[in-house]
Amino acid sequence: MAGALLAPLPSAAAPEAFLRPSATTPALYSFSSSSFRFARSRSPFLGLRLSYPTNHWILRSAGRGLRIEAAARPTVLVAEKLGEAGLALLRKFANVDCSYNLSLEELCAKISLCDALIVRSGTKVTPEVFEASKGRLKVVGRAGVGIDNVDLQAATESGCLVVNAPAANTVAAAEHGIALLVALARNVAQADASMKAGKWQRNKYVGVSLVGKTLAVMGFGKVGSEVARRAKGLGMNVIAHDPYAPADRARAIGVELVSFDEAISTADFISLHMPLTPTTAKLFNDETFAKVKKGVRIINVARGGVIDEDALVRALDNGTVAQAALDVFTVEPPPKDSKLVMHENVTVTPHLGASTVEAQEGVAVEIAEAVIGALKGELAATAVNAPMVPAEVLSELAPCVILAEKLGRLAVQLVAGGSGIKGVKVVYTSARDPDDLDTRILRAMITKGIIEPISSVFINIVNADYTAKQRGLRISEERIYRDSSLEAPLDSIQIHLTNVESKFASALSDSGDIVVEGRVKDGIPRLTLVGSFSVDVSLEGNAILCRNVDQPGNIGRVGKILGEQNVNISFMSVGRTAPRKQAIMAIGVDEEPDKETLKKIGEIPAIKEFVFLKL
Ligand SMILES: NC(=O)C1=CN([C@@H]2O[C@H](COP(=O)(O)OP(=O)(O)OC[C@H]3O[C@@H](n4cnc5c(N)ncnc54)[C@H](O)[C@@H]3O)[C@@H](O)[C@H]2O)C=CC1
Ligand SMILES: O=C(O)C(=O)COP(=O)(O)O
Repeated sequence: MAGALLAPLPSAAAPEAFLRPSATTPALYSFSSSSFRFARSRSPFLGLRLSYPTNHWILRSAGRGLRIEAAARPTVLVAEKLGEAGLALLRKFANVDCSYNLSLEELCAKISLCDALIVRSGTKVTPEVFEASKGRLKVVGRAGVGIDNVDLQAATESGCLVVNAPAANTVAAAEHGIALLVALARNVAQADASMKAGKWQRNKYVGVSLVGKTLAVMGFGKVGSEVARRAKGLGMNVIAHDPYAPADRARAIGVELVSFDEAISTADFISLHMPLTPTTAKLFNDETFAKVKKGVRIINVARGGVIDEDALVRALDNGTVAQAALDVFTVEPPPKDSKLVMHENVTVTPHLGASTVEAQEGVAVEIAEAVIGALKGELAATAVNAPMVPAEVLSELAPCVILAEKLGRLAVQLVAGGSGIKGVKVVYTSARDPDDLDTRILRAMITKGIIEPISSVFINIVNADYTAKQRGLRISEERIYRDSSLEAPLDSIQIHLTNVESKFASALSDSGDIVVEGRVKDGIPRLTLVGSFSVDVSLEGNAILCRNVDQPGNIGRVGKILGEQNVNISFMSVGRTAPRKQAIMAIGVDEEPDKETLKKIGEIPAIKEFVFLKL
């Protein structure tokens, strides 16, 4: 339970659909934030604010009042059929709404009440969906491999993580590829349909043998390599084309990697296993079919969009392609009168590659774990639009991550004027080898610290680099080797905001950059440098930075003003250039002093400038 408060009973009873008695506890009612809004509009609940991630409320009857308790249970919308084992995992952690076959409008209407969305290949997650989520959607889980139905750019722009389940359906897809290969070669589907129509056509359905024939596997990834392995078992000669696959992995299973043209011009059978990307879209077109061996047979268990379907119909009609077996289509489901689907030399299945009992349980568990992890704030190993940072690296970097964000937040508060921040230089000092220090998450958090206080954008590791680029913020990183303990990943982080004006001139370096530096000490992030002044303050709460002439009595004067206003000092640190010269006083305060109090501090004669900062 995140919190509790007492509210009077609504005067009108809330409709049943919105206020459901819990099965287990008669006095317990539960409803989601959608119903809450509804109830709020007709009850004294007005004025109560919901804050993320509290999106689930429990009402207990308490005499004439209702006790409302907020539980931090996220809501997961499962928009396509998912295996029970995955649903069971999700239900332990979240409210699960299984709503299938939603139109885009229905999906958009629901999505602003959901923290996660799980889809398969049948749901298009378009920019409209991210827009309609109003920033609440934190993760989209694709229960399968292909993420071409999720608009990754829109997801990244809205800071929404996309995860997939890349491994659990590999074998199922490969087996389906082999099933189609064999069925195609022996006319299984056509012969079956003919017999069911009362015929016995043994001469019509004479097939071709597989043994000794050449199969070109296009895309030698997880599925492609499993297909290749199985096809070798059938006695086929297997070649593959994949510009990105390591040749030794192919060689290890006796497959030769060849060029695209060689693959398509020598193969008797071509099996497609590449993703749909701008480069692979309509890769098989009139021009490609002009280069194939006449009478080739094509199997596609990858994505329909890889083939220009009109060109394939032409190639089938003129005999260039003898047969095709297709599990996937440019538009799914394809139009009822699709020439391709109805073609007598084409065998079709309705995107069944991943549809085995085993694969569906596997992807369901894989995606449920990834989505739950993401909702807990863990970085997912199967993230599609965010850097993958291993858990052990993340836990080691955790205090530095906080330091990075706080330093960014502090640096931006020192900026004055409308010149805007253009360049950020980050200097990491570490005893570690550069390869042993992953700074991507630190850079993202610095970006978050710098941008969030000055905009309405929510920034996380997913959209940090994108947002920085959008805003013209150039972030460069530098590493300095320091011979110190290898135990801590970092010695210090220094942030330079280059060429900006500062409202606290002492924060400027000789070259005119705002400079702040921090370190993690005993697990706590601390500010250790402002401009050229060394300080040592914990980066917590609020702080007042003052530059003053180093002379007795200043600390007491500031303390007295704050004390009179009941502002509690949490820490104080003084850094100076030399005794009785310039000094910087950093005063931590629990409360935010009002303007009048700050004005009084500024009026102390020895204080040359000061700034109030929220750390
Ligand atoms: N029909 C179905 O139900 C299923 C379909 N699939 C689809 O199968 C395809 C392969 O999936 P996985 O093997 O898991 O993915 P993967 O990522 O392991 O393999 C894809 C391979 O394609 C290669 N590739 C990329 N561009 C290429 C190009 N221009 N030419 C040749 N190769 C290229 C990549 O280097 C990679 O090795 C995907 O499109 C996926 O969506 C996967 C599972 C089930
Ligand atoms: O995993 C993939 O890429 C697939 O194509 C499987 O799609 P599905 O989850 O069965 O809609």
